[in-house]
Amino acid sequence: MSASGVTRSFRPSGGVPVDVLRGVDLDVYPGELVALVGSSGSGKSALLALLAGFDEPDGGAVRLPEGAPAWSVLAVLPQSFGLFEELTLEENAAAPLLFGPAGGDPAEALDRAGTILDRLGVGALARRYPAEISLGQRQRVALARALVVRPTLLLADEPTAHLDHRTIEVVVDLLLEYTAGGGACLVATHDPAITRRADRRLQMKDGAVVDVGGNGF
Ligand SMILES: Nc1ncnc2c1ncn2[C@@H]1O[C@H](COP(=O)(O)OP(=O)(O)OP(=O)(O)O)[C@@H](O)[C@H]1O
Repeated sequence: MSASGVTRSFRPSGGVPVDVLRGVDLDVYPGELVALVGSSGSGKSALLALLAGFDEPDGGAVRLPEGAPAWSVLAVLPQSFGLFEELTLEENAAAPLLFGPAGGDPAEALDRAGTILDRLGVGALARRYPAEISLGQRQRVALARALVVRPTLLLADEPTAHLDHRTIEVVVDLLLEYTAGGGACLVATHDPAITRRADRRLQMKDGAVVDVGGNGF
């Protein structure tokens, strides 16, 4: 996946246009976990929204893996999670397999989802609905849904924001297993537990990637 010269301005209600992205260049390759870091308001979520196809750039180009935005190719974990409130947690986690174009055996889909939910410590809640669990538990179900199809590319916006230290390590383990299997992962995060173990770090400042570094901090 790559972005080159991506720009985006917003006009807040009643205000003057704000240049939120000012020519972003980045690449994410198969097999790597890339941490997108930067202070609050630097443009991380705006960039992820564009890469996910939730928004359109004003200028520049985004190149996604072939087949995107199919669920099996591009998985997105937004800050708001986007769970289906009318589905149980296991159905949510299995949704890309149950409702995606690949079809497949529902029992096998639920089984696969259950395995990830177990890893994330929410397997016992599988028959509940999103309204019946905590924020951190919802976040874990959304992550399970993103990973269940082993997508080509995963875009995750602060996937550990509501989690405790032990669970965060499990999440990073899962992300690294996914990239070790060839997946590409871009994670917007403030969490040192992720940046410490990421393959690379991209630093955003005022709407641009200002420092492309290894993991030496
Ligand atoms: N719809 C919008 N209209 C106007 N400004 C916006 C809009 N959406 C985002 N912004 C502005 O764009 C800038 C970047 O926001 P963004 O959410 O990408 O930051 P972020 O780096 O993800 O921050 P955080 O770490 O707090 O999540 C902010 O200054 C924000 O106020």
